[in-house]
Amino acid sequence: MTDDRSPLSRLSDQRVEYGARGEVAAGTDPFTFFSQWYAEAQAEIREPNAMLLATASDSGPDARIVLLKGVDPAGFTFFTNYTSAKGLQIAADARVALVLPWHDMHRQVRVQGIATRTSAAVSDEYFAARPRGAQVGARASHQSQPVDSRAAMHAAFDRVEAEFADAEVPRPEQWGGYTVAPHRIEFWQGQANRFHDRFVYESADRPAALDDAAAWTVARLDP
Ligand SMILES: Cc1cc2nc3c(=O)[nH]c(=O)nc-3n(C[C@H](O)[C@H](O)[C@H](O)COP(=O)(O)O)c2cc1C
Ligand SMILES: Cc1ncc(COP(=O)(O)O)c(CN)c1O
Repeated sequence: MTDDRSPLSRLSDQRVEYGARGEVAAGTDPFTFFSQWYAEAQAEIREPNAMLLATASDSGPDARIVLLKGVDPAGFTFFTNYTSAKGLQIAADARVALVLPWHDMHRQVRVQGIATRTSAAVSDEYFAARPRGAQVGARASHQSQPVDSRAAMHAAFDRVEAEFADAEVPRPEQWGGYTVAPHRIEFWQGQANRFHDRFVYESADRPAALDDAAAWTVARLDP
């Protein structure tokens, strides 16, 4: 049991009412819709590119936050370690889901699609643009593997620093991007009385270019 002073008590009393932003209409292609919403999120949300990435594989569902680093009509791109848990899960089953949780705007965007690795050239270009410390960290980390201690992590970091002391840090070959090509994308706007606006774009289960209006059907969903 939690006592009354615990932050975990009375969770059921916590209630935020939505609806101040007014109603939302569909009508444009999903790329235009997403671009408009992203621009608005950029102005209001602290880290609007933080998104949930859900994976599925034989070991069951899994989910974690990653950073959206690019969007174009082909899809949504993030970067990670290909030998991490998520990398192995995507290798086993490339179907993934993304959620952009823009709580403070009472909005979320949900994406279902297929993840494929970005080209080495795209991964190289993004890796080269990261701060040097993050490059060193990426080389020093076997992401998602057990490590003995913080000291062992620092020793691995220092070894990489020493190895490339006077040189650029090259992208490790197991680090790179994925682009999620969507076949379903839903825009959710919270409304009063939990009577929200939901618009879902679907492309017949096949990934389609987000700006190809003819490839998508749009439906309003009950909240
Ligand atoms: C705000 C935020 C952003 C993150 N961005 C990334 C990212 O872009 N790439 C990444 O590999 N991990 C990122 N992480 C760490 C992941 O959530 C996760 O801990 C890590 O990738 C290992 O996941 P896995 O074991 O499921 O592969 C981020 C975490 C947070 C909280
Ligand atoms: C382990 C890891 N890898 C990659 C990233 C992406 O960050 P960056 O903006 O440095 O590419 C993050 C962001 N939190 C991270 O935690």
